[in-house]
Formats: sequence, C-alpha cells, structure tokens
Amino acid sequence: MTDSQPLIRAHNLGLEIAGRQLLRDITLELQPAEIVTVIGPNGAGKTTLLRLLLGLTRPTSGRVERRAGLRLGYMPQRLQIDATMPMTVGRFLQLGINDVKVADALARVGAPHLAGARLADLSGGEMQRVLLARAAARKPQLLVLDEPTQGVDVGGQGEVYQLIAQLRDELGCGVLLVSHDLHLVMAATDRVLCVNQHICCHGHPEQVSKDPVYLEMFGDKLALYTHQHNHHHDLSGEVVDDCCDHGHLQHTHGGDKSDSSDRGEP
Ligand SMILES: Nc1ncnc2c1ncn2[C@@H]1O[C@H](COP(=O)(O)OP(=O)(O)OP(=O)(O)O)[C@@H](O)[C@H]1O
Repeated sequence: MTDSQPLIRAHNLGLEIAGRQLLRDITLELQPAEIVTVIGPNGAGKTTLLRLLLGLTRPTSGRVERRAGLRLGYMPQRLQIDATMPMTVGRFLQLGINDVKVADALARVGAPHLAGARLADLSGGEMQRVLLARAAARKPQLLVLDEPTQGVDVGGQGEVYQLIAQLRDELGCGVLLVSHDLHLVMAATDRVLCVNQHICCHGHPEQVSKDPVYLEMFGDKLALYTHQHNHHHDLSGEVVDDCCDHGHLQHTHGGDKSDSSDRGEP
C-alpha cells in the first residue's frame, strides 16, 4: 500500500464467541491522518472492534488488512495500578519500547513535570496523559485509543481531545478512538462510526448527531449517558478483573434497536 492508501481495511468482519454474535458485517477503512471516533452503548462491541482491527483478536468471519509494517500506538481502557507499585512514570514509558526519550514523550502531552512521579499517585487526568504519551512514543502511524478520557473530569475531557488532535497534527498519524460523548469529541473528529454489534450509522459528526438511528440510540438519554465499568484492562486491552466499579455514571440504554435502520457501511 502507498501513503495515500488506507492504514487498515476491514471486510465483513464478524466475531462469534460461544454461539453469541458479538460483531457482524463490519466493513470499514481507516485513512492516514484521519480521526475516527467509535461510539455506541455499553457492551456494543467497541473494544472488541478495536481488538479485531489491531489483530489482538481473530475474527470468525471476514478479514482485516493492515499496511505492511504498520506502526501502532494503543492506549487501552484505564489501567488499574496497584497503589503499592513504586514504578515511576519515566520507567513506565520506557517499558518494552526502545529509545523512548521520556522528556520528549511527556512534553508532547503537556506533562513534562511527571517524569519522576509515581504511577500510583497520578490523578485521573494525569494518568490518561501518561497513557497517551506511551501510545504516541513510538511515533505510530495509527493511534488507537480506547476511551481516552476515562477518569478525567468533564472540564479536562475537552483538553484531552484537543491534545489528541494536536498529536495527529504533530505525528501525522491516523487516530481511532472510542468515546461516549459525541458532542464533546465532535470538534476533534473527522468521522464517526456508531456501533452496536454492527455499524448502525456513520459519517461526519454533525451528520451522525442528527441521524435517526443515533438519536434513537442516545437521544434524550445523552444527558444521563455515563459509563460503568466492572472490569479493568491491561496494556494489551485484556480484561484483568471484574471486581471494581470505577465510579462512572450509569448508561441507561439497553438492547440493539438499530437493525431496522442500517445506513450501509462506511
Ligand atoms: N473474550 C470474550 N468472550 C466472551 N464475551 C466477550 C469477550 N470479549 C467481549 N465479550 C462480550 O462482548 C460484548 C462487547 O464487549 P466490548 O468490551 O467490546 O463492549 P464495549 O462496547 O467496548 O463496552 P463498554 O462501553 O462497556 O466498554 C460484551 O457483552 C462482552 O461481555
């Protein structure tokens, strides 16, 4: 593939586990330097879709083509850090990645002062910046961010999305992110995929926010829309336990109401 060709192409992707169809008929392309946001209710399959596209989970139908040698940066959903873990931010940034310049990596996310801080002492917003710094450290061609504002207060969430747009401009990378608030992420997104087991609607954010399928899915519940987790993820995005509620507000929508209203594939 050349530079103008997609970073990733997915054709009719599907995943069935234990007789349950988690995702089906996903066809999409991710273009260089494009910010694509995946939205959808809890359990819609957003993280699973990211994992399929990254090659961390194998689809049971369809296929994914990634550019040869594609450099990926992945920021999983919030990590659970053991409060007794003595690791510093600087050390964490260097784990498993060669030649990371800690000062540069932190400067890139506006957090140069955090190099010596203990990971366990970081605030929610600081932790998200550090995870973002780590994902960006290997100068990825595609940055994949699973709910990058988790644990960040509402005031700070817009800043994180601005930062993501800055990273895209600086690194020239594509960005694929999961968000629960289309309105917050709208200004920093080129394209939106609304997912609930399949792609229910897609397009420019303004277009999607007015789409009847989107409105049916989120509509007047948007103000109440929040997110509850009963699990955590490790660096590869794997669920590592299911004991703790992160204290996010609760999403009130349930069920897949979208089948009758498909808008085709992006
Ligand atoms: N390995 C697995 N085995 C069985 N079921 C799974 C597996 N991984 C995910 N699931 C199920 O697939 C569904 C989609 O999960 P996924 O984490 O992708 O949803 P999500 O849209 O990211 O949800 P959330 O907004 O809550 O993070 C859930 O019902 C989940 O329990």
